[in-house]
Amino acid sequence: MVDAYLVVSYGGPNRPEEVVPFLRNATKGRGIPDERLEQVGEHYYMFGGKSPINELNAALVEDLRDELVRRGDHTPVALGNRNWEPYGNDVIKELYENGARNILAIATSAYSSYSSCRQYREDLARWLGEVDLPDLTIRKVKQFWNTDGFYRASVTAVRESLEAAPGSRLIFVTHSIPNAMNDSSGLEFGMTYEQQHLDLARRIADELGVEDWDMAYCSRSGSPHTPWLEPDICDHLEDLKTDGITGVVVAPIGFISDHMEVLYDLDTEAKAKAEELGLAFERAATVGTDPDFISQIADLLQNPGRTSYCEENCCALSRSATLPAL
Ligand SMILES: CC1=C(CCC(=O)O)c2cc3nc(cc4[nH]c(cc5[nH]c(cc1n2)c(C)c5CCC(=O)O)c(CCC(=O)O)c4C)C(CCC(=O)O)=C3C
Ligand SMILES: [Fe+2]
Repeated sequence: MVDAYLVVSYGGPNRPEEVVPFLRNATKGRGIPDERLEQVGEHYYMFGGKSPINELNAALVEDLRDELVRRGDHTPVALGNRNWEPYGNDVIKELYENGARNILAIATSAYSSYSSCRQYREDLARWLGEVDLPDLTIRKVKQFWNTDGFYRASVTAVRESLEAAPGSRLIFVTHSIPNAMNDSSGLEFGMTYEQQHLDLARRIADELGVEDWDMAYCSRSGSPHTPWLEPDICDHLEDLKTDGITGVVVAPIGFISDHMEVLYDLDTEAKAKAEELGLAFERAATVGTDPDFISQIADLLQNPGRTSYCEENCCALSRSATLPAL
């Protein structure tokens, strides 16, 4: 019997003094060049040193709790992060102290890849080891990119923007990842991270009667010599301008809410690029707390048939990596 739900997320700084410590946590052992860290730090300082992610996650948890209570489900719902407070290990310990023994977790990212799925499983396994409570178990819900509720909420958001800016070119956007990370992703769905996005994008475009659309990427980091998924959204805007396009709707289906990548990479950087090129720019909402999405998350948590049993190599960065038992 599941006796607690845990939303696992990335975390972000709440004030300027937290930016550097947060970035150190986020990049520990991942070889991100200092130059990139300074750049990313600036993105946070530009918004007062505060990431929107914590408040957005709080709103998600609140609506999720309300929806579950409406269904008569009073299971506690908590939020635990990888890179900032409240840290996942502290949260599961607190859940345990309040009586939880079987936690069901869901990550705040819809698609498969090391960064968006498996790394959260590794976090959960590490937290379990750290709290060292032998009678505590945790399982994690499957990635939900292909669920009806996520699809319907995405359609609603994209439809609204297309209506506000008719005739615009539709561009779906997600977080870029290294090609190698993409290639090893999504075994349990038989589709990579990239294919999952293309599949959902095609369904949304079909539903809305849009024939011409593109997939573009934002927020790449790492060494410039390492290939990541392309085109970058800003490069793509230049190409579209050359092709005679006059306006764009940018739909960030890779993100469930308006966190820093959306606020900076799209609403600031890509928007400025569009202005420079003379392209009209409209950004579609993320699913956020759309009722279809919240209801879908509640369904996933209440139906244990949908929990994840990833294959051994699923979303692994190396073939020899073993999936931590949960
Ligand atoms: C696929 C994906 C998602 C979507 C799924 C999900 O939502 O989980 C995501 C989300 C997020 N990524 C975030 C922030 C960062 N990601 C970084 C770095 C990286 N992300 C990667 C991928 C992803 N990331 C990768 C392959 C790297 C490089 C290697 C590494 O370091 O693993 C870095 C380091 C600096 C830099 O390289 O940019 C930071 C600061 C925040 C918080 C935002 C806020 O504060 O509002 C969120 C939600
Ligand atoms: Fe990231």
